[in-house]
Amino acid sequence: MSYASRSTRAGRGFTEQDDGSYVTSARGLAVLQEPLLNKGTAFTRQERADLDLDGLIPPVVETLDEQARRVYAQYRAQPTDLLKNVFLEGLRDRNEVLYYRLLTDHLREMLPIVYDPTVAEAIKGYSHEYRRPRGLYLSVDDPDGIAKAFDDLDMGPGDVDLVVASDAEEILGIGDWGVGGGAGIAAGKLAVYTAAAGIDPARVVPVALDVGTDNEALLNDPAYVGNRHARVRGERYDAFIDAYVTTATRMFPEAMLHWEDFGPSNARRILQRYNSEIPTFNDDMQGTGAIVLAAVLSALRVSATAMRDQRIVVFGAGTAGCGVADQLRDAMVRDGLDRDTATRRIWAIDKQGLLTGDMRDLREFQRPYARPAADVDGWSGDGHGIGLREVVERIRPTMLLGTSTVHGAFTEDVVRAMAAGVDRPIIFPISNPTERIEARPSDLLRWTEGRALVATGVPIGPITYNGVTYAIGQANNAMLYPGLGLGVVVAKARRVSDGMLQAAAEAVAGLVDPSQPGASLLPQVDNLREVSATVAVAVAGRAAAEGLARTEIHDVVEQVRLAMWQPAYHPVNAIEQG
Ligand SMILES: NC(=O)c1ccc[n+]([C@@H]2O[C@H](COP(=O)([O-])OP(=O)(O)OC[C@H]3O[C@@H](n4cnc5c(N)ncnc54)[C@H](O)[C@@H]3O)[C@@H](O)[C@H]2O)c1
Ligand SMILES: O=C(O)C[C@H](O)C(=O)O
Ligand SMILES: [Mg+2]
Repeated sequence: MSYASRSTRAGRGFTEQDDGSYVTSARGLAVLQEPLLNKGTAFTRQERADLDLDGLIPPVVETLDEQARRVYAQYRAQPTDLLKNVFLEGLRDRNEVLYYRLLTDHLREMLPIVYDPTVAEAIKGYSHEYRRPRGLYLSVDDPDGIAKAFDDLDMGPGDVDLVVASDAEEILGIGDWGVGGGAGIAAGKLAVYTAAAGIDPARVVPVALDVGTDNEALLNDPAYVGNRHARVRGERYDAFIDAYVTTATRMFPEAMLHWEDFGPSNARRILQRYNSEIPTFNDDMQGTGAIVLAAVLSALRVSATAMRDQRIVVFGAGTAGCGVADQLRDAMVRDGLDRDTATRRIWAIDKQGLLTGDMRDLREFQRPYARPAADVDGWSGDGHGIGLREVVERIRPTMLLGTSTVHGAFTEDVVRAMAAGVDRPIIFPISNPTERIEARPSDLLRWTEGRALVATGVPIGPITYNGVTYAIGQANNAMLYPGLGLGVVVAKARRVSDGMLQAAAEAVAGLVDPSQPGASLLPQVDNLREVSATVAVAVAGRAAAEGLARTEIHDVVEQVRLAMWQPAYHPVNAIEQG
């Protein structure tokens, strides 16, 4: 028999045919051990005979629905969120279709388990819970091993759509978590790519870039599975990153390289080094900036104010904070302000207090947002710099964004002072995970008599205050990056442009009607697949319009729909090894 293959998945032991069926030369246990091929009790009688599975699985033939019911019950029986996470990762290792079927069916319930906030717990316990590897572990101590590791994936140049890498220096808001941070966050982000946007799980590679760790607890933990030395920095670090990028793009020229949870001294530098050359994306800067912009666009429809009239305080001027500031500045420029005026509408606060031009310890990317020292002449400070409270009282901001990881930083005093100066204060404490949030939404609503327009990074259930039920939008980049990635994949975009990010933000904002009292500023997580499809259509369309698509976009809606992988079993046919 001859087979026209649509996509090889050589690294996964099978090939997909034009009709959607799979062919494999694997037999017996090797079939059961490949999580994208394994259907467990759902293999048909014929498949069992052809693939030498008779006697290796119980006799009953079940449907995916029946299996999904059983694993859901098993999931529910897990006593803690961390054990639920461990259970789901185990399922993912055995049977990926069933895993994604379960995740897709229960996305609202399980997103907080496979992703934020429980992923933070899983990362902290990575070495202790370690069971089996996922993706690549590249070591700064063995740069020559990078090409070999990519080679050993046994995947061809057209087989990979997406590579997600992290060096784990700033995992969520929990800091440096070494190799487990990199592996854990890449796996978590990829679960969301597939569950939310139908990115094909056979066509992705998670990468932990192990450059060492400065986390003393890990270095002293006998169970730690990563390189046991301090973080490598400087030239050796840059050469390692460059070797990774060069190898990944040589092996998989169409794949998008996603960067996650790098530290502030590297995140922006790396993106700027490569983003004009290859399709690449920093989720913490760009994904966060775009989802916050989407929530802001929604909030402005409620407050009936213009983007160009906003006064914005960014509390925590790191990777995410300055990434958000950049997108909001650009939005003000689009709304008519010149770049300097727009930049001056943003007040950035970091550990030193309000950032001013005379500070000597500013990071390069903070510099544009530092106020001229003359602007703050006569402001008091309190020996620890000019604090949030004083900034709020003096400038009367319309927006307050939290990207600081400082739990409780938005105190009652600060929030009441802000609410005294503006009718609908826009307040987004988006630090993750939950124990890092700058204020609880219930407090924000109480302190502002329900006037605050709130979005958070972690999931928060509905809150009833004064007879109104408020749905809190989740301004987490997970609402946006999966669709963005799918759009890039569909268009085979040459790079990720500012216009594509803007299109993504506007597409998300266009999906909500925030006008009713208590309405969410962002779409609900239950609708994430639809959100991702809409974002992907906007992004692929924009890529084509900007001349960045490497494939013809003729019917973008249909192309996106067809590109979305579905968690369903495919017939598996046996072929002889050959
Ligand atoms: N919701 C989302 O989608 C999203 C996306 C990315 C990051 N985040 C969250 O944002 C937070 C920051 O992440 P990041 O990657 O930007 O980290 P980062 O380390 O680059 O930035 C944090 C910044 O906060 C500053 N900071 C610390 N203590 C402070 C204080 N007392 N006062 C003022 N500033 C202070 C730090 O100096 C640093 O510049 C994390 O909690 C992360 O989970 C959320
Ligand atoms: O991973 C998340 O939940 C969002 C974001 O990328 C973060 O680093 O906090
Ligand atoms: Mg992140």
